[in-house]
Amino acid sequence: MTKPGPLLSFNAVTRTFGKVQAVAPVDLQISAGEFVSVIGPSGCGKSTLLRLASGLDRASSGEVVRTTDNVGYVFQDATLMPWRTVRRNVELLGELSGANRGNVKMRAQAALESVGLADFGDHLPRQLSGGMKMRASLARALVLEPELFLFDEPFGALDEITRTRLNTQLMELFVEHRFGGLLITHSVDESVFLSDRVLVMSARPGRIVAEFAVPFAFPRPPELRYTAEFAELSGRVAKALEEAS
Ligand SMILES: Nc1ncnc2c1ncn2[C@@H]1O[C@H](COP(=O)(O)OP(=O)(O)OP(=O)(O)O)[C@@H](O)[C@H]1O
Repeated sequence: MTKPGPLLSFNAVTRTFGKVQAVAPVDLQISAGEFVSVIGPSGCGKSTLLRLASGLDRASSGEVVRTTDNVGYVFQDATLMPWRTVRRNVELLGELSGANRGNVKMRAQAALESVGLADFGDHLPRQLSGGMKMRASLARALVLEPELFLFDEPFGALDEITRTRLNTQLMELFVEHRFGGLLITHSVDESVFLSDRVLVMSARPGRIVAEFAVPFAFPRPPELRYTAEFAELSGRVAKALEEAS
């Protein structure tokens, strides 16, 4: 059950590794059903921020508060088990959660359909393209119906066309499931297309130096990318990113 208040809050959070300060004090909040992207130069502490959000890492000072334990995590690498079929991979987290087997099977089937992989359930991961593997990884996380979804550069290794298509698919999943989302990305285009808000981080130690509200209503058509309004906002984000680097 979600308690009232933001799904995720960072209150003056820092993270230091030995002498290296990775994250300077960061404040951020994500509400239920809100999608937020963090964009910043390489090595500025973005992945550290996500690990802190997930509970895999602890803040050196300040506090991270999550009001849900139902968190989905998608990494840049799809991390599928090569010997399990796509369906069995998608069922994995549901199985581990101890949920009823019939229920997990049903949810896995629904998740496969949501990401357009219903016909590939019996394939092995090696038979899938990079984009399809990433869709399988998304489906695996969807089985737990997360309230908060953390994405660490999930499309960074994909070609531009596949990436754009998966952005549309992720946006549709967001509209369907309305989870809270925190996306780490290097792509201005992706951050603006997917988010309610885009946060720009500075070079290390990472701080949030700019914030942009994205006014476009969901669901967003792929052609939104070709509009003057989209280009104008993307230009402002890109400029902030350049100044932050
Ligand atoms: N476990 C760790 N031990 C020591 N240093 C670390 C550790 N994790 C991260 N760092 C350092 O903290 C800084 C931020 O790393 P992080 O991976 O969060 O950056 P990033 O913004 O995600 O980078 P990129 O965009 O290149 O993926 C880096 O200088 C990194 O070397």
